[in-house]
Amino acid sequence: MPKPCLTTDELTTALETLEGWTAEEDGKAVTRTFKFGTFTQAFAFMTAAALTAEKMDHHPEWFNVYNRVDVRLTTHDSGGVTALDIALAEAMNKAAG
Ligand SMILES: C[C@H](O)[C@H](O)[C@H]1CNC2=NC(N)=NC(=O)C2=N1
Repeated sequence: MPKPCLTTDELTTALETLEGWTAEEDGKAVTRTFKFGTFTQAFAFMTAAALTAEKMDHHPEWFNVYNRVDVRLTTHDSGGVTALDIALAEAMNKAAG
C-alpha cells in the first residue's frame, strides 16, 4: 500500500524546518542543491546518503557535477511527496553536516 502524499499544508509545515529544501511548483517533489568544497566531499556525502537511502528503501534522484549535488525527492509509488521524502531529506541534511 503506497504511503499517502502530504497535503499542501503538511508540505508547507514540513519545509519550515527542513533547511535548504523547496517544493517544486506542482508540489510533486522537493529539491535541494548541496555544495561542498571538493568532489571528494560531495562523493562522501553521496555514499553516506546512498547507504541511508538503501536502508530506508527510499531512493533519491540526484545529479552530481564536481562539488555540487542536486537532489530531487519524490515517492514514485505515491506520485508525490510523502513522509518518506521528508525523512530522507532530514537524513541528507545531517549527512551533509
Ligand atoms: C520495490 C521498492 O520497495 C520500491 O520500488 C521503492 C524503492 N525506492 C523508492 N524510492 C522512491 N523515491 N520512491 C519510491 O516509490 C520507491 N519505491
